[in-house]
Parts: sequence; C-alpha cells; structure tokens
Amino acid sequence: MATVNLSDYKPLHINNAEDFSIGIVFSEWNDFVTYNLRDAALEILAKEGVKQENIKLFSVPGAFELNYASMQLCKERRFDAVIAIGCVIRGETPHFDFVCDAVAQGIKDCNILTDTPTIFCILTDDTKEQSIARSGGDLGNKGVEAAVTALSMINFKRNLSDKKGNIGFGK
Ligand SMILES: Nc1c(NC[C@H](O)[C@H](O)[C@H](O)CO)[nH]c(=O)[nH]c1=O
Ligand SMILES: CC(=O)[C@@H](O)COP(=O)(O)O
Repeated sequence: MATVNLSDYKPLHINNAEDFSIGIVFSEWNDFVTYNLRDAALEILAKEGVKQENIKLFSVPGAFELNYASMQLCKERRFDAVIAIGCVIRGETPHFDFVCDAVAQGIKDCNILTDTPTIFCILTDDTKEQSIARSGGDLGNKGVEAAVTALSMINFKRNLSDKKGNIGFGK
C-alpha cells in the first residue's frame, strides 16, 4: 500500500458516503506512480466511509486509453463518479503534448457529455522526479485530491437532485 501523504487532507464527513459507487480507471504506464495515486485515492475513500464493494478498479495500458475506458463507464451510468488516473512524462518528441491534450479533452468530454462526474487525476510532468514528488512524495499525492474531488462532486450532484441547495457536508 502506498504511503499516503495526508498532510493537507481534512476529513469531509460527507453524508451517506457509504452509498457512493465509484469507478477508478488507472493506466499501467509509469505504474510506479499510478499505483501510488490509485492506492492513495482508495485510502481516502475508505476513510470517508465508501464501501470497498462499491469501488471498482479498471486498468488500461496508457493515459490515452483512459479516454475510452472512462467514457464507457460514464455511458453505462454505473457509478456516481469515475476517477481517471494516469501519469504522462515528457520524452524527446511532441508526443507528450498530444497525449496530454487528448486525455484532458477526453476526460472533459466525460464531464460535459455524460451525467457522471469524472475526475482528472493525470500527472503531466517533465521529469520522473516531478511525478514521484506528486504521488506520495514531498509535494503530496494527487490521488488524495482526486478522491476528495470525487466525493465532493457526488455530493454536489445529489444536492442538485435534492434541490435543497445545502452542501450536505458534516454530520
Ligand atoms: N509516454 C506515455 C504514454 N504513452 C502511451 C499512450 O498513453 C498510449 O497508450 C499509446 O499512445 C497507445 O495508444 N502513456 C502514459 O500513460 N504515460 C506516458 O508517459
Ligand atoms: C509521453 C510519451 O508518450 C513518451 O513516452 C514519448 O517519448 P518520446 O517523445 O521520447 O518518444
């Protein structure tokens, strides 16, 4: 299990988190980073009361494939939120830019073309060191932020349907 940097995580105490269902799609490319992001997100979801059986994991080869997998899960309307996890590290050619732009656009499309909040937990770094620092290193863990964001967006969506307007945090 990854060492989760919780330094800036404050429990949300979201109501009814035990009923939330979340799909996590993670890429195998740079798994020394993406597994840490994934595990940190899982740890936060557990801390906030999401049942393990309501969290489903899916792996894809690379960040570019997060587009297809995330959109498929969103179209199925199977989850309250989807978290897309990847790590793109710049190489010698413009390929980095195309992959990063494509996955940013693809995850954006999931959010505007479907009813499922889809969280962009994709590191886009110039160096491996930058990625390591953001996946449980000195700069925290983006997986923590992604889990918090997913819970917040599910809550947002539920409050929209409740039409109550309250944010629903806290006991
Ligand atoms: N260089 C990285 C990639 N490249 C692979 C693409 O994401 C994709 O799998 C391929 O182009 C086939 O469609 N992927 C990453 O996730 N991270 C990288 O640093
Ligand atoms: C971001 C990537 O796809 C990366 O592996 C490409 O490396 P390169 O630009 O050196 O081919």
